[in-house]
Amino acid sequence: MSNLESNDVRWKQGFPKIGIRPTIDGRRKGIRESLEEQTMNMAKAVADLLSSTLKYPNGEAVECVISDTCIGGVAEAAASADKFVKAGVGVSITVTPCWCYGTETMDMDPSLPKAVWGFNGTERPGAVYLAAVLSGHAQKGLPAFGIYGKDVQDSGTTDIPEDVKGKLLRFSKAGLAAAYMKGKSYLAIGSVSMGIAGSIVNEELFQDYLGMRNEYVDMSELVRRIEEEIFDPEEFKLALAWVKENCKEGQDNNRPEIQTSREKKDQDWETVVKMSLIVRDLMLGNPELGKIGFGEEALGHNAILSGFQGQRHWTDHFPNGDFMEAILNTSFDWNGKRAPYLVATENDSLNGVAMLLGNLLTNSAQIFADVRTYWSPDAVKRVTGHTLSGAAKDGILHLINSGSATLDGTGEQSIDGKPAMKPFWEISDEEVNKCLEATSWRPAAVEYFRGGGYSSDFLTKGGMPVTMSRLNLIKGLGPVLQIAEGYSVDLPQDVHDTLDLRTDSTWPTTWFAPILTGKGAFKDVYSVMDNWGSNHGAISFGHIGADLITLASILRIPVSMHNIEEEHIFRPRVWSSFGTSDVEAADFRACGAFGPLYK
Ligand SMILES: C[C@H](O)[C@@H](O)[C@@H](O)C(=O)CO
Ligand SMILES: [Mn+2]
Repeated sequence: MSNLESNDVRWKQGFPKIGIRPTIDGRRKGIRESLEEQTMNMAKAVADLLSSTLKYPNGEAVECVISDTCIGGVAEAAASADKFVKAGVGVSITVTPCWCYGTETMDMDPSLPKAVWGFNGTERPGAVYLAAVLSGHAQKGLPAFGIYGKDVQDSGTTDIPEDVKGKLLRFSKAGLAAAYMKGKSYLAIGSVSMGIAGSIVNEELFQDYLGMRNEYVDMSELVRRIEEEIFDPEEFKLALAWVKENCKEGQDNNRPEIQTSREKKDQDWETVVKMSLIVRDLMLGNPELGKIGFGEEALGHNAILSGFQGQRHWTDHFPNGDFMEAILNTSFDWNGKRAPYLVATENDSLNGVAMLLGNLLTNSAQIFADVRTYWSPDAVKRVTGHTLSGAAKDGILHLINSGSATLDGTGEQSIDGKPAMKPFWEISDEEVNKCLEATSWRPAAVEYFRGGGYSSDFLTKGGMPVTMSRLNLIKGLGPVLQIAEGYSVDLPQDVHDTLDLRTDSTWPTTWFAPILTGKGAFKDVYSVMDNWGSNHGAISFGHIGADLITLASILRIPVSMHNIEEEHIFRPRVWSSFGTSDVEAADFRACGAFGPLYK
């Protein structure tokens, strides 16, 4: 393992912790004393649950910090806030079994995502406090999630009921994602690609909604680093040898008269490997660069997300970014298994943000794709004679794009024998090999990419539960998120070939069947395609739509389309004050009223 991988700078700054605040009725001489132990035990039980279940992006257990004392009034609330700041707390959860004094005990830090669990028992009024303090949060414009168990528990129990666990975990995962991205950068490499609006980087979005910084470099920086050899020469040798051994070159699909020479192809391999090292180093720095005299370059841009313009000012002359984007977005490379480095194709920063949200909620790699074609059952039948069935029966979307699709997207990893995309620490060496085996690197279509390069070609295995999401920016409204849960599907090989060969068959394909609800944008598959906000989507493993909704509400980004059942939707309690029968409209009103988290 290289120095770089073992000292991944992404982990050097530490991770946000979850602060747990046990609040209590402040009355001494009987009441408070009788509640101290139960209250503190609730906090400890929540800390145990979260630390034993949730992981940071490097695979380590999430850390919780508990206030030094129960919080009975403002002095103890202030002492707890002070402890949390010093400990690097990024998310707060208040727990109590009893009545406490709402505004005197509440967490007042406006930037901390917050939840309150009020114990459902009747001996002491935890629920009364919950209602009172949540009204304080509403009145003060500090939205908080309310957690109230469905069934009455006996006083003194330290068990956390399943419904409460579900809400604690959903809130914590989303809160940590928001806290982790805060202060990190989006690095735009190049500018607007082919007039794609998503690559017009919007600083207000990053700064106000995500708490992030925007960094920019011109693509000529890659030329400088290639020509002046500003990369680790040892790592370059290692990487090139690994690529030659593990990344099999596929068939050249170009017309014979425009195919490039073997010599140019070999040179392209060297260039695309250098581009991969350089883009990663631009994002996060690399201590090895300091050792060869490039101390400034060794520091990087603190970027947990980047975008590469590529087309066309780079790709018309240099090998395209597809290899670099694909390998960086993957959970492994020549240094072994590691967390993916997120890079958005075509500098589509808005789809990049969707990748970031998906990555932070799952700790796994993301597929970036063009949402290219809606294939109705009738059109598939007409073109191939095949009748779509199973999850595909109502039609499918062809997700395909050169560039950022992670190789994890082959579906060659598995959980309980079913195809999956996993956090890097759960992937076996055998699964790494299978992902590489399932991918061929096709010489780029030179009519599109005059400078050559290599595009990853694979077909995603069917049967994976996946969630496609996308952020859109609307003038006068701001950002809105759209979410579609569904499945990757298998088609018979000849049917796939017929459909794939109508497009650029050198690119990776995922056949996606969204789950239909019969209503709105999920009336049918056509409507999902017809309502998609732009040319790209980010695809995460698993059905994470409910987690995305919770995270969006923390960031005050309304969700304009989703197919998640209402019972799984968890937003701050005050959202219901904006309307309860049409929760989609209420979400827009609530996000609008509170405005972005960091305004
Ligand atoms: C090669 C083409 O320009 C593609 O890159 C194009 O279809 C896109 O991906 C647009 O997002
Ligand atoms: Mn594209």
